[in-house]
Amino acid sequence: MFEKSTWIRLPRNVVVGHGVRESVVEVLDDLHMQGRPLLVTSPTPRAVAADPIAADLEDRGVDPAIVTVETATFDAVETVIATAEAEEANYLVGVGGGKAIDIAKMASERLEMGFLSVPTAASHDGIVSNRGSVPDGNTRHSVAAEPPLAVVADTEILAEAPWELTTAGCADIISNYTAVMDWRLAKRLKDVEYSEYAAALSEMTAEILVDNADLIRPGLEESAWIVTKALMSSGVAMSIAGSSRPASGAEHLFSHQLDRLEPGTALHGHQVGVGSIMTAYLHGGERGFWQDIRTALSSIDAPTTAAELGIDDETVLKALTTCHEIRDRYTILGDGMNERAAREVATKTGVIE
Ligand SMILES: NC(=O)C1=CN([C@@H]2O[C@H](COP(=O)(O)OP(=O)(O)OC[C@H]3O[C@@H](n4cnc5c(N)ncnc54)[C@H](O)[C@@H]3O)[C@@H](O)[C@H]2O)C=CC1
Ligand SMILES: O=C(CO)COP(=O)(O)O
Ligand SMILES: [Zn+2]
Repeated sequence: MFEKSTWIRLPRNVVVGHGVRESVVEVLDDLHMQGRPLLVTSPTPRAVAADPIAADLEDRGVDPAIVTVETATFDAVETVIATAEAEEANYLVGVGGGKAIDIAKMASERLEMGFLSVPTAASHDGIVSNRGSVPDGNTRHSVAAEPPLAVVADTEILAEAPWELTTAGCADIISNYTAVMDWRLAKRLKDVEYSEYAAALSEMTAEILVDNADLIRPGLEESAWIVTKALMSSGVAMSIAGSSRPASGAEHLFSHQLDRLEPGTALHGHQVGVGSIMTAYLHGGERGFWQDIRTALSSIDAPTTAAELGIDDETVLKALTTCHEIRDRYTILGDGMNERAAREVATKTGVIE
Protein backbone atom coordinates (compact mmCIF):
# COMPACT_ATOMS: atom_id res chain seq x y z
CA MET A 1 0.00 0.00 0.00
CA PHE A 2 1.23 3.52 -0.81
CA GLU A 3 1.53 5.45 2.47
CA LYS A 4 3.71 8.45 1.67
CA SER A 5 2.53 12.02 2.09
CA THR A 6 4.19 15.40 2.09
CA TRP A 7 3.23 18.97 3.00
CA ILE A 8 5.42 21.67 1.49
CA ARG A 9 4.93 25.16 2.94
CA LEU A 10 6.16 28.01 0.74
CA PRO A 11 5.59 31.79 0.65
CA ARG A 12 2.62 32.98 -1.38
CA ASN A 13 4.11 36.32 -2.43
CA VAL A 14 7.75 36.94 -3.25
CA VAL A 15 8.49 40.59 -4.03
CA VAL A 16 12.07 41.42 -5.00
CA GLY A 17 13.49 44.60 -6.50
CA HIS A 18 14.46 48.22 -6.24
CA GLY A 19 12.44 50.14 -3.63
CA VAL A 20 9.96 47.33 -2.90
CA ARG A 21 10.20 48.17 0.82
CA GLU A 22 7.38 50.60 0.07
CA SER A 23 5.19 47.69 -1.07
CA VAL A 24 4.87 46.09 2.36
CA VAL A 25 1.42 47.62 2.84
CA GLU A 26 0.22 46.33 -0.57
CA VAL A 27 1.57 42.89 0.22
CA LEU A 28 -0.33 42.86 3.53
CA ASP A 29 -3.50 43.93 1.70
CA ASP A 30 -3.01 41.22 -0.90
CA LEU A 31 -2.72 38.61 1.84
CA HIS A 32 -5.78 40.05 3.63
CA MET A 33 -3.66 40.48 6.76
CA GLN A 34 -5.37 42.76 9.19
CA GLY A 35 -4.75 44.17 12.64
CA ARG A 36 -1.55 45.06 14.38
CA PRO A 37 1.89 43.94 13.16
CA LEU A 38 4.84 43.36 15.46
CA LEU A 39 8.11 44.21 13.70
CA VAL A 40 10.89 41.91 14.94
CA THR A 41 14.28 43.44 14.22
CA SER A 42 17.80 44.09 15.53
CA PRO A 43 19.54 47.46 16.08
CA THR A 44 21.07 48.28 12.63
CA PRO A 45 18.25 46.78 10.54
CA ARG A 46 15.83 48.77 12.68
CA ALA A 47 17.36 52.04 11.52
CA VAL A 48 17.84 50.82 7.93
CA ALA A 49 14.40 49.33 7.32
CA ALA A 50 12.14 48.62 10.32
CA ASP A 51 11.62 52.27 11.33
CA PRO A 52 10.90 53.38 7.73
CA ILE A 53 8.46 50.46 7.31
CA ALA A 54 6.77 51.40 10.61
CA ALA A 55 6.41 54.98 9.30
CA ASP A 56 4.90 53.69 6.01
CA LEU A 57 2.44 51.56 7.98
CA GLU A 58 1.47 54.49 10.23
CA ASP A 59 0.85 56.64 7.13
CA ARG A 60 -1.61 53.98 5.99
CA GLY A 61 -3.46 53.85 9.29
CA VAL A 62 -1.76 50.72 10.66
CA ASP A 63 -0.35 50.92 14.20
CA PRO A 64 2.78 48.72 14.39
CA ALA A 65 4.68 47.63 17.51
CA ILE A 66 8.45 47.01 17.35
CA VAL A 67 10.70 44.67 19.32
CA THR A 68 14.50 44.68 18.99
CA VAL A 69 16.41 41.43 19.56
CA GLU A 70 20.18 40.87 19.50
CA THR A 71 20.84 37.13 19.37
CA ALA A 72 19.20 34.00 17.93
CA THR A 73 18.37 32.30 21.22
CA PHE A 74 15.32 30.59 22.67
CA ASP A 75 15.18 33.45 25.21
CA ALA A 76 14.87 35.95 22.35
CA VAL A 77 11.98 33.88 20.93
CA GLU A 78 10.26 34.05 24.36
CA THR A 79 10.79 37.85 24.45
CA VAL A 80 9.11 38.21 21.06
CA ILE A 81 6.20 35.97 22.10
CA ALA A 82 5.68 37.98 25.32
CA THR A 83 5.85 41.28 23.39
CA ALA A 84 3.38 40.04 20.76
CA GLU A 85 0.95 39.08 23.52
CA ALA A 86 1.44 42.31 25.49
CA GLU A 87 1.06 44.47 22.36
CA GLU A 88 -1.88 42.40 21.09
CA ALA A 89 -0.16 41.86 17.75
CA ASN A 90 -1.91 39.91 15.00
CA TYR A 91 1.07 38.98 12.84
CA LEU A 92 4.86 39.37 12.78
CA VAL A 93 7.26 41.02 10.34
CA GLY A 94 10.91 39.89 10.61
CA VAL A 95 13.22 42.71 9.45
CA GLY A 96 16.97 42.08 9.43
CA GLY A 97 19.69 39.49 8.96
CA GLY A 98 19.42 35.74 9.54
CA LYS A 99 19.06 36.01 13.30
CA ALA A 100 16.13 38.45 13.40
CA ILE A 101 14.30 36.50 10.68
CA ASP A 102 14.91 33.17 12.45
CA ILE A 103 13.55 34.55 15.73
CA ALA A 104 10.48 36.00 13.99
CA LYS A 105 9.68 32.73 12.18
CA MET A 106 10.08 30.62 15.34
CA ALA A 107 7.95 33.01 17.41
CA SER A 108 5.29 32.99 14.63
CA GLU A 109 5.15 29.19 14.70
CA ARG A 110 4.57 29.22 18.48
CA LEU A 111 2.03 32.07 18.31
CA GLU A 112 0.25 30.46 15.33
CA MET A 113 0.48 33.78 13.52
CA GLY A 114 1.39 34.73 9.96
CA PHE A 115 4.79 36.22 9.29
CA LEU A 116 6.47 38.37 6.63
CA SER A 117 10.19 38.16 5.90
CA VAL A 118 11.97 41.43 5.08
CA PRO A 119 15.71 40.76 4.72
CA THR A 120 18.09 43.68 5.07
CA ALA A 121 21.16 41.64 4.10
CA ALA A 122 21.71 38.97 1.41
CA SER A 123 23.77 37.06 3.97
CA HIS A 124 21.97 33.73 4.57
CA ASP A 125 19.48 31.36 2.97
CA GLY A 126 16.96 31.40 5.82
CA ILE A 127 14.95 34.19 4.11
CA VAL A 128 12.16 31.83 3.00
CA SER A 129 13.05 28.56 4.72
CA ASN A 130 10.77 26.87 7.22
CA ARG A 131 13.62 26.30 9.70
CA GLY A 132 15.18 28.28 12.51
CA SER A 133 18.78 27.68 13.64
CA VAL A 134 19.43 28.06 17.38
CA PRO A 135 22.52 27.34 19.46
CA ASP A 136 21.72 25.69 22.79
CA GLY A 137 24.59 24.64 25.07
CA ASN A 138 26.67 21.98 23.31
CA THR A 139 24.18 21.54 20.51
CA ARG A 140 22.55 23.44 17.67
CA HIS A 141 18.89 22.92 16.88
CA SER A 142 17.31 23.15 13.46
CA VAL A 143 13.79 24.03 14.59
CA ALA A 144 10.64 23.65 12.49
CA ALA A 145 9.29 27.17 12.05
CA GLU A 146 6.62 29.17 10.24
CA PRO A 147 7.63 29.87 6.64
CA PRO A 148 6.88 33.47 5.60
CA LEU A 149 3.55 34.20 3.93
CA ALA A 150 5.49 36.74 1.90
CA VAL A 151 9.03 37.95 1.33
CA VAL A 152 9.78 41.58 0.54
CA ALA A 153 13.43 41.87 -0.51
CA ASP A 154 14.42 45.41 -1.44
CA THR A 155 17.56 45.22 -3.59
CA GLU A 156 18.35 48.89 -2.88
CA ILE A 157 18.64 48.11 0.85
CA LEU A 158 20.48 44.82 0.22
CA ALA A 159 23.01 46.47 -2.12
CA GLU A 160 23.76 49.19 0.43
CA ALA A 161 24.46 46.68 3.21
CA PRO A 162 28.15 46.00 3.93
CA TRP A 163 29.67 43.99 1.07
CA GLU A 164 30.86 41.18 3.35
CA LEU A 165 27.24 40.36 4.19
CA THR A 166 26.61 39.68 0.50
CA THR A 167 29.76 37.58 0.12
CA ALA A 168 28.61 35.61 3.20
CA GLY A 169 25.31 34.89 1.44
CA CYS A 170 27.20 33.70 -1.65
CA ALA A 171 29.34 31.39 0.48
CA ASP A 172 26.22 30.00 2.23
CA ILE A 173 24.99 29.06 -1.26
CA ILE A 174 28.33 27.66 -2.48
CA SER A 175 28.34 25.39 0.59
CA ASN A 176 25.23 23.69 -0.82
CA TYR A 177 27.56 21.56 -2.97
CA THR A 178 29.06 19.82 0.05
CA ALA A 179 25.79 19.81 2.01
CA VAL A 180 24.23 17.76 -0.80
CA MET A 181 27.28 15.45 -0.95
CA ASP A 182 26.83 14.77 2.77
CA TRP A 183 23.11 14.23 2.33
CA ARG A 184 23.65 11.66 -0.44
CA LEU A 185 26.28 9.92 1.66
CA ALA A 186 23.88 9.75 4.62
CA LYS A 187 21.18 8.39 2.31
CA ARG A 188 23.51 5.63 1.11
CA LEU A 189 24.93 4.71 4.53
CA LYS A 190 22.06 5.47 6.92
CA ASP A 191 19.02 5.54 4.65
CA VAL A 192 18.03 9.01 5.87
CA GLU A 193 15.05 10.72 4.30
CA TYR A 194 16.15 12.22 1.00
CA SER A 195 14.59 14.27 -1.77
CA GLU A 196 16.19 14.21 -5.21
CA TYR A 197 14.20 17.34 -6.17
CA ALA A 198 15.45 19.31 -3.15
CA ALA A 199 19.03 18.11 -3.69
CA ALA A 200 18.95 19.01 -7.39
CA LEU A 201 17.46 22.45 -6.70
CA SER A 202 20.08 23.14 -4.05
CA GLU A 203 22.96 22.12 -6.35
CA MET A 204 21.53 23.99 -9.33
CA THR A 205 21.23 27.14 -7.19
CA ALA A 206 24.93 26.94 -6.31
CA GLU A 207 25.80 26.32 -9.95
CA ILE A 208 23.85 29.33 -11.24
CA LEU A 209 25.43 31.55 -8.58
CA VAL A 210 28.94 30.40 -9.48
CA ASP A 211 28.20 30.85 -13.21
CA ASN A 212 27.20 34.45 -12.46
CA ALA A 213 30.15 35.20 -10.16
CA ASP A 214 31.44 37.90 -12.57
CA LEU A 215 28.27 39.92 -11.98
CA ILE A 216 28.61 39.82 -8.20
CA ARG A 217 30.52 43.00 -7.35
CA PRO A 218 30.30 45.60 -4.56
CA GLY A 219 27.95 48.50 -5.23
CA LEU A 220 26.11 46.69 -8.07
CA GLU A 221 22.43 46.38 -7.27
CA GLU A 222 22.20 43.53 -9.78
CA SER A 223 24.49 41.54 -7.47
CA ALA A 224 21.94 41.82 -4.67
CA TRP A 225 19.29 40.63 -7.15
CA ILE A 226 21.31 37.56 -8.22
CA VAL A 227 22.32 36.59 -4.69
CA THR A 228 18.86 37.10 -3.17
CA LYS A 229 17.22 34.93 -5.82
CA ALA A 230 19.77 32.20 -5.06
CA LEU A 231 19.14 32.51 -1.31
CA MET A 232 15.41 32.13 -1.86
CA SER A 233 15.84 29.17 -4.18
CA SER A 234 18.03 27.47 -1.58
CA GLY A 235 15.42 28.20 1.12
CA VAL A 236 12.75 26.62 -1.10
CA ALA A 237 14.97 23.50 -1.35
CA MET A 238 14.93 23.31 2.48
CA SER A 239 11.16 23.72 2.53
CA ILE A 240 10.73 20.96 -0.08
CA ALA A 241 13.00 18.68 1.95
CA GLY A 242 11.29 19.60 5.23
CA SER A 243 14.79 19.88 6.73
CA SER A 244 17.91 21.99 6.30
CA ARG A 245 19.75 18.98 4.81
CA PRO A 246 19.99 20.40 1.23
CA ALA A 247 21.84 23.45 2.58
CA SER A 248 23.53 22.22 5.75
CA GLY A 249 26.08 19.42 6.02
CA ALA A 250 29.41 19.01 7.79
CA GLU A 251 30.56 22.49 6.72
CA HIS A 252 27.65 23.86 8.78
CA LEU A 253 28.58 21.68 11.77
CA PHE A 254 32.08 23.19 11.53
CA SER A 255 30.60 26.71 11.48
CA HIS A 256 28.23 26.00 14.37
CA GLN A 257 31.18 24.76 16.43
CA LEU A 258 33.16 27.92 15.59
CA ASP A 259 30.15 29.93 16.83
CA ARG A 260 30.58 28.16 20.18
CA LEU A 261 34.37 28.44 20.34
CA GLU A 262 34.74 31.95 18.87
CA PRO A 263 31.34 33.64 19.09
CA GLY A 264 30.84 36.73 16.96
CA THR A 265 34.20 36.54 15.18
CA ALA A 266 33.18 35.67 11.61
CA LEU A 267 29.93 35.60 9.65
CA HIS A 268 27.96 32.36 9.33
CA GLY A 269 28.29 32.29 5.53
CA HIS A 270 32.04 32.88 5.61
CA GLN A 271 32.55 30.08 8.12
CA VAL A 272 30.50 27.55 6.16
CA GLY A 273 32.42 28.49 2.99
CA VAL A 274 35.79 27.67 4.58
CA GLY A 275 34.26 24.50 6.04
CA SER A 276 33.04 23.54 2.60
CA ILE A 277 36.57 23.67 1.12
CA MET A 278 37.69 21.12 3.73
CA THR A 279 34.70 18.81 3.54
CA ALA A 280 34.93 18.81 -0.29
CA TYR A 281 38.53 17.64 0.17
CA LEU A 282 37.36 14.88 2.52
CA HIS A 283 34.78 13.72 0.01
CA GLY A 284 37.62 13.32 -2.49
CA GLY A 285 35.56 12.12 -5.40
CA GLU A 286 35.99 14.44 -8.32
CA ARG A 287 39.65 15.35 -8.38
CA GLY A 288 40.19 19.01 -7.71
CA PHE A 289 36.61 19.71 -6.59
CA TRP A 290 37.75 21.34 -3.35
CA GLN A 291 39.91 23.71 -5.43
CA ASP A 292 36.79 24.62 -7.44
CA ILE A 293 35.00 25.53 -4.21
CA ARG A 294 37.97 27.61 -3.07
CA THR A 295 38.18 29.37 -6.46
CA ALA A 296 34.44 30.10 -6.41
CA LEU A 297 34.72 31.60 -2.91
CA SER A 298 37.70 33.78 -3.75
CA SER A 299 36.06 34.96 -6.96
CA ILE A 300 33.34 36.63 -4.87
CA ASP A 301 35.77 37.93 -2.18
CA ALA A 302 34.75 35.39 0.49
CA PRO A 303 37.39 34.12 2.94
CA THR A 304 39.17 30.85 2.17
CA THR A 305 41.55 30.66 5.16
CA ALA A 306 41.38 30.68 8.94
CA ALA A 307 43.40 33.91 8.98
CA GLU A 308 40.83 35.61 6.73
CA LEU A 309 38.09 34.46 9.12
CA GLY A 310 40.09 35.96 12.01
CA ILE A 311 40.23 32.55 13.68
CA ASP A 312 43.44 30.86 14.81
CA ASP A 313 44.63 27.49 13.50
CA GLU A 314 44.16 25.63 16.79
CA THR A 315 40.50 26.68 16.98
CA VAL A 316 39.96 25.41 13.43
CA LEU A 317 41.42 22.04 14.44
CA LYS A 318 39.34 21.91 17.61
CA ALA A 319 36.19 22.67 15.61
CA LEU A 320 37.02 20.04 12.99
CA THR A 321 37.66 17.31 15.55
CA THR A 322 34.58 17.99 17.69
CA CYS A 323 31.85 19.36 15.42
CA HIS A 324 30.38 15.93 14.59
CA GLU A 325 29.00 15.99 18.18
CA ILE A 326 26.91 19.11 17.58
CA ARG A 327 23.90 17.22 16.30
CA ASP A 328 22.80 13.81 15.15
CA ARG A 329 23.37 14.40 11.41
CA TYR A 330 25.49 11.90 9.53
CA THR A 331 28.12 13.53 7.31
CA ILE A 332 31.55 12.86 5.81
CA LEU A 333 32.94 13.46 9.33
CA GLY A 334 31.42 10.13 10.42
CA ASP A 335 32.13 9.60 14.11
CA GLY A 336 34.78 12.31 14.16
CA MET A 337 38.25 13.19 12.86
CA ASN A 338 41.37 12.76 14.90
CA GLU A 339 43.75 15.69 15.23
CA ARG A 340 46.34 14.41 12.72
CA ALA A 341 43.70 13.94 10.03
CA ALA A 342 42.20 17.35 10.81
CA ARG A 343 45.60 19.02 10.55
CA GLU A 344 46.20 17.27 7.23
CA VAL A 345 42.94 18.42 5.61
CA ALA A 346 43.27 21.97 6.95
CA THR A 347 46.89 22.25 5.78
CA LYS A 348 46.47 20.57 2.39
CA THR A 349 43.57 22.89 1.54
CA GLY A 350 45.52 25.95 2.71
CA VAL A 351 42.97 26.79 5.41
CA ILE A 352 45.74 26.78 8.01
CA GLU A 353 49.49 27.26 7.47
N1 LIG B 1 16.88 29.25 9.25
C1 LIG B 1 17.68 28.99 8.24
O1 LIG B 1 17.33 28.24 7.32
C2 LIG B 1 19.02 29.63 8.22
C3 LIG B 1 19.46 30.34 9.30
N2 LIG B 1 20.67 30.94 9.28
C4 LIG B 1 21.08 31.65 10.49
O2 LIG B 1 21.21 33.03 10.20
C5 LIG B 1 22.25 33.59 10.97
C6 LIG B 1 23.30 34.20 10.05
O3 LIG B 1 22.72 35.27 9.37
P1 LIG B 1 23.50 36.66 9.27
O4 LIG B 1 22.61 37.58 8.51
O5 LIG B 1 24.88 36.41 8.79
O6 LIG B 1 23.64 37.12 10.79
P2 LIG B 1 23.00 38.35 11.60
O7 LIG B 1 21.53 38.30 11.57
O8 LIG B 1 23.68 38.35 12.92
O9 LIG B 1 23.47 39.61 10.74
C7 LIG B 1 24.83 39.92 10.65
C8 LIG B 1 25.05 41.40 10.96
O10 LIG B 1 24.59 42.17 9.86
C9 LIG B 1 23.88 43.29 10.35
N3 LIG B 1 23.02 43.81 9.28
C10 LIG B 1 21.94 43.25 8.72
N4 LIG B 1 21.45 44.03 7.74
C11 LIG B 1 22.27 45.11 7.67
C12 LIG B 1 22.30 46.28 6.85
N5 LIG B 1 21.40 46.46 5.88
N6 LIG B 1 23.27 47.19 7.06
C13 LIG B 1 24.20 46.99 8.04
N7 LIG B 1 24.23 45.91 8.83
C14 LIG B 1 23.26 44.98 8.64
C15 LIG B 1 23.16 42.76 11.56
O11 LIG B 1 22.74 43.79 12.39
C16 LIG B 1 24.27 41.89 12.17
O12 LIG B 1 25.11 42.69 12.97
C17 LIG B 1 22.86 32.45 11.79
O13 LIG B 1 22.29 32.44 13.08
C18 LIG B 1 22.45 31.23 10.98
O14 LIG B 1 22.40 30.06 11.75
C19 LIG B 1 21.49 30.91 8.18
C20 LIG B 1 21.08 30.21 7.06
C21 LIG B 1 19.83 29.50 7.00
O1 LIG C 1 22.35 27.61 7.84
C1 LIG C 1 21.58 26.79 7.38
C2 LIG C 1 21.46 26.58 5.92
O2 LIG C 1 22.27 27.47 5.20
C3 LIG C 1 20.75 25.94 8.22
O3 LIG C 1 21.27 25.86 9.51
P1 LIG C 1 21.25 24.52 10.37
O4 LIG C 1 22.56 23.85 10.17
O5 LIG C 1 21.06 25.00 11.77
O6 LIG C 1 20.14 23.66 9.94
ZN1 LIG D 1 23.87 28.38 6.31
